[in-house]
Amino acid sequence: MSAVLRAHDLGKKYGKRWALRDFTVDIPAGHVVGLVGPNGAGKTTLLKLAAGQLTPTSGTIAVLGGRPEAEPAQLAMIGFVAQDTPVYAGLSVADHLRLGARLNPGWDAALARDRLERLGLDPRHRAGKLSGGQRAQLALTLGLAKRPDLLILDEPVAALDPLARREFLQGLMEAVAEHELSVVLSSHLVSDLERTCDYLIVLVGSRVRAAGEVEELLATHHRLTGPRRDPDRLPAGQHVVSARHTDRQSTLIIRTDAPIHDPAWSVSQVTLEDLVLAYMDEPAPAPLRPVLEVKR
Ligand SMILES: Nc1ncnc2c1ncn2[C@@H]1O[C@H](COP(=O)(O)OP(=O)(O)OP(=O)(O)O)[C@@H](O)[C@H]1O
Repeated sequence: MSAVLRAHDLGKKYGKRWALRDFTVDIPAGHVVGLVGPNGAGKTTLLKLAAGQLTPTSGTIAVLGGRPEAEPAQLAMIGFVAQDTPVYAGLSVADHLRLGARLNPGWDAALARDRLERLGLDPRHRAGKLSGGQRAQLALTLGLAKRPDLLILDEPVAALDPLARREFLQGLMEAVAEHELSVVLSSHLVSDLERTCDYLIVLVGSRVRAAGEVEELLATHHRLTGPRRDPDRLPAGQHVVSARHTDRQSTLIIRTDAPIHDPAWSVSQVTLEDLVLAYMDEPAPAPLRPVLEVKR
C-alpha cells in the first residue's frame, strides 16, 4: 500500500521565518495520525502543505502517492477541514450539502443525509445558528461525504466542550472504521489524540521531534528514576529526551531500543502525554533531524 504522507526535508518559509523545516516522514496508509505541538509549532502549515493549499519552500511532499497541489483528481482524494470549523454562517445545513454535491465529483449524498439525521441536525437550520459542536459535526460530515482517501482535520475539536469533543471523535472513529480512510488530525490536547490515533507526530518549533506508531513510541520510551546522575553519562543508545533533577535524585525520559540493565534505575512506563511533554521540553536537537522515524 502506498504511503499516505511521504515528506523529505520538507520546509515552508513565511518571509524570512521557517514555519516548518527538515520535515521527513513516511507514513503508510490506514493510520489515524495525530499531529501535536504547541502554538506556532507549524501544524497548520504542515496540514496545508498536505492539502495542497501551500507550496513547499524546500523539499518534497507526496500525499497518497501524488503531489498534493497537482490536479483535481488528486484533490478529490483529500478532504480538508480547516481550523475553526469552516462553514458558511448564512447558509442552511441543506445548502451546505447542495454546495458539497456541486463541488465534489465523488459526493456521497446518502452518507451526508444519514449522518446529519443521526446527529439530529435540521437541514433548514442556518449554520450560523448551530452550536460549536454542531458546526464541527457539519464540517466533518462535509469532509466525509466527499469520500476522500485521506481526511485532514486541523484542530477540529479545539472549541468544543468535553462531551462534544468525545462525540465528535467517536463519530470520526466510526467513520474511519466504516470507510477505511486515513486521517491526519492536529490537536493541542494529547488526551484527544490518545483516544483516536495510532500514529503520532510531535512538532515543536517548526521541527519534528518524534514520529512513529504510538505502540512503538510507547515501547521505546521509559522513565528512569534513581540517584542523581549526569544524563551525558548514560550508555550509548540511550537518548535522553528530558531530564529533571533534585539534589539527590534524577528523573529522565529516555528513548532506547535496548533493555535497561542498570540496577540503580527504577524503570517505569510512560504515557503518551509524558512522552509528548518530554519532547516539548527538549532543546532543539542537533543535527536537525527527526529523532525518531518510522521503522520498517
Ligand atoms: N500566513 C502567514 N504569514 C506569516 N507567518 C505565518 C503565516 N502562517 C503561519 N505563520 C507563522 O508560522 C509559524 C507556524 O504557524 P502554524 O499556524 O503552522 O502553527 P500551528 O502549530 O498550527 O499553531 P496553532 O496551534 O497556534 O494553530 C508561526 O510562527 C506563525 O506565526
